[in-house]
Amino acid sequence: MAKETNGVHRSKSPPSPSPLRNSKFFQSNMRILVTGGAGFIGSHLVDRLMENEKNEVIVADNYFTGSKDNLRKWIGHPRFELIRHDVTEPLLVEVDQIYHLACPASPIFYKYNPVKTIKTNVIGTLNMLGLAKRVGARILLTSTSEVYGDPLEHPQTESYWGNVNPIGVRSCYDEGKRVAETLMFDYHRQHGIEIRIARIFNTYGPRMNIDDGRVVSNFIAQALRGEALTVQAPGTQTRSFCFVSDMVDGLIRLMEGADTGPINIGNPGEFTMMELAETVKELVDPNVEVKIVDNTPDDPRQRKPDITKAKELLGWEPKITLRKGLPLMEEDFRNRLGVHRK
Ligand SMILES: O=c1ccn([C@@H]2O[C@H](COP(=O)(O)OP(=O)(O)O[C@H]3OC[C@@H](O)[C@H](O)[C@H]3O)[C@@H](O)[C@H]2O)c(=O)[nH]1
Repeated sequence: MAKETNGVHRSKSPPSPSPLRNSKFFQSNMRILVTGGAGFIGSHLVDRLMENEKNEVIVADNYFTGSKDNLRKWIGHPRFELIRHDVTEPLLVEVDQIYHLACPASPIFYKYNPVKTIKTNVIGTLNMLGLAKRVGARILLTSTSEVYGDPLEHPQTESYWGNVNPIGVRSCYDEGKRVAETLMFDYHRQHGIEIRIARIFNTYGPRMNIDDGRVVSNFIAQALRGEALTVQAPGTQTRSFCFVSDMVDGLIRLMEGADTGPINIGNPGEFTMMELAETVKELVDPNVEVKIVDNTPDDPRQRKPDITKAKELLGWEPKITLRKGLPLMEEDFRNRLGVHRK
């Protein structure tokens, strides 16, 4: 049966859940797979999903940037399972929903092995779509604001097609995620898979790797170690930073809602990197220096989400401002670095 979703023609109805789900072993629980669930956003998502006693959560992670430590409170819990698995290999598990987060997200990590990054985005997403098709699961892809490239429209709406270099050093990630979005819509139109796509803007919060390389974690770790904050030139480039609890709330609303997306999930508060450095300095250590260092030529100059769609379709908007979120992250970094308040 043909269906219209968001103006997109879907030629088939969604596949029915596997017969196993209707068998005598059927449980009323919702079984949810989270790929990349040992990572920064993934583990916060798992915490929220586990709060609901109807949910069983299976995490698949290869621990490239994620860590078992992020999930330690759930290991051994009867509603929780953890699998060491790389999504570039097929995975067969009976689930109702798939949150597909697996992919390194920090530029220094995704550029480290670009061929692996694009395999993760393309083969990994194909594998997860194959699983969704086989078991009739709904699948949510965490895409990225990087699909807009170095945007010529500001702020970015979902209808903007982007300004992306197909042969640059970021392409393994931004073009990889663009192909992942294409695959999602092709499976939706051709096979009737129920899809959701979130375009995640820069996110920060507790549990980011201390040496993650992204700007908020770098500045907080540098300020706590008494090192100069490294603002990459020119320092006037902008980003919009979303606190992780707001992000997780947006992802769950998108999964539970009726719209396929893509939907921008991010905080529209926009800051230059120099402003961010000054804010971290003021909050963490006013004596620390700020220095300008070299940048890579591929760095997008501006980024800010238009979140009209998220507000209207999901009833979602972020609640935590940068000034409220930074101290929460600082506290976590202090504990992990063993740097106590004077
Ligand atoms: O130490 C640093 C690190 C970074 N920066 C600057 O901070 C800005 C943000 O850089 P980050 O490395 O944190 O993140 P980017 O915005 O480049 O990429 C991110 O975009 C959105 C997500 O999908 C991903 O998490 C990631 O790809 C850039 O302008 C960068 O030049 C610094 O000024 N100093």
